[in-house]
Amino acid sequence: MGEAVRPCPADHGVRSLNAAPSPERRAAQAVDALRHGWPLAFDGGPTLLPVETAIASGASAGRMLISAARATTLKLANQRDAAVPHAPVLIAGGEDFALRDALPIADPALDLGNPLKGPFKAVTLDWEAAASAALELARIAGILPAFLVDPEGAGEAVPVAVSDLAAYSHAGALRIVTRARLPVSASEDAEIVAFRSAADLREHVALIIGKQSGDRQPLVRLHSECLTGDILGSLKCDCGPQLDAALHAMAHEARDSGGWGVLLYMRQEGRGIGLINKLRAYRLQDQGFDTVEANQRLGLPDEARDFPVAARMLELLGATTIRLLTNNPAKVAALQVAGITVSERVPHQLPENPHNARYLATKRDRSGHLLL
Ligand SMILES: Nc1nc2c(ncn2[C@@H]2O[C@H](COP(=O)(O)OP(=O)(O)OP(=O)(O)O)[C@@H](O)[C@H]2O)c(=O)[nH]1
Ligand SMILES: [Zn+2]
Repeated sequence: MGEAVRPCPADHGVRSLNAAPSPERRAAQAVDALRHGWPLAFDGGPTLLPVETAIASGASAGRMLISAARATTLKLANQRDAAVPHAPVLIAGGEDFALRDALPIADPALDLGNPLKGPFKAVTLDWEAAASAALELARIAGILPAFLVDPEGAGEAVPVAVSDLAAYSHAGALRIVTRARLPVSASEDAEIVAFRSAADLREHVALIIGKQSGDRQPLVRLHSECLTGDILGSLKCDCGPQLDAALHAMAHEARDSGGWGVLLYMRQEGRGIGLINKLRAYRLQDQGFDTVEANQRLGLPDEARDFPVAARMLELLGATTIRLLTNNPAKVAALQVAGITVSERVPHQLPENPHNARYLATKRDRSGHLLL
């Protein structure tokens, strides 16, 4: 049954009182700081105050760090070709940016109500690694990727280094913490397995349906959290019906042919941009942008999920050769790169409705999904 349940090492990410904090601890504190609105002090670099959440309401700065996509939308002078929409760009204006004026610069979903901005210009960024790390930390924290740079009046900053980021997403740190029988409506013969890692506080789960067997390749569904679709029955996407159909397909195998299935429920809402940013993307979709454009316009990647974490979960469950329910070849490729053998891709297309037709067309036409 895979690796036995055992607790995380008690000292993970913690060092003796006199030693410097570990990278895991600093990365976790940096994400926490952004969510709380506290500034980050980059080792050998600037202090960055997150525009969306900052609590230092009187703060101001001469420069702002934003995404290339946002800089392009703001029609900035000197702006390089924005090949990577979520790449960092440093901007300056005629006068300092006060925090309240910075939010409409940061949030494209507010553009319709705030048409007049600028003029701004892009200025030389000679701390690109720290800038990229800051935007990535913003994505992980689920906030807008925008910062005041070396602000006045920002309060005490939380120290972080570019190299700390790798510790945060280290899939090897994931552990099974507990498991329990969980009869569900699709199958009474199911068990839930819960995972944790030291730095990333998101708790992923797997649902195993049927009897695990080394002789049979499991039917696996890698499902990413979608609060709107999974819980509220949103018609804008296909997540809810896909989740339901996956559980029933696994239950069917278990019941009729002695097979088994694994549903990975990954807490990577909005393909890794978080619930709030996904809802901002929905606002942009209501203004006419498609899924990919909406994410890019926010300065966020259109695919930001951490597939090595999913592979690690499968490895811990002892399911390293699988049949994968998906229409997305990139998912298959990402799992294979992370060490999972996908012996078969099992199509997982559900009927469309008028609200998700464009979303599904974008998946097919722009994201390479194999949909009919
Ligand atoms: N950013 C963003 N995320 C979305 C949107 N609609 C759905 N999602 C997220 O997309 C994820 C669903 O993806 P999945 O169904 O697991 O996978 P997929 O890559 O579409 O491929 P399949 O396996 O074929 O379904 C969930 O995390 C949803 O929250 C959207 O408009 N914008
Ligand atoms: Zn969804």
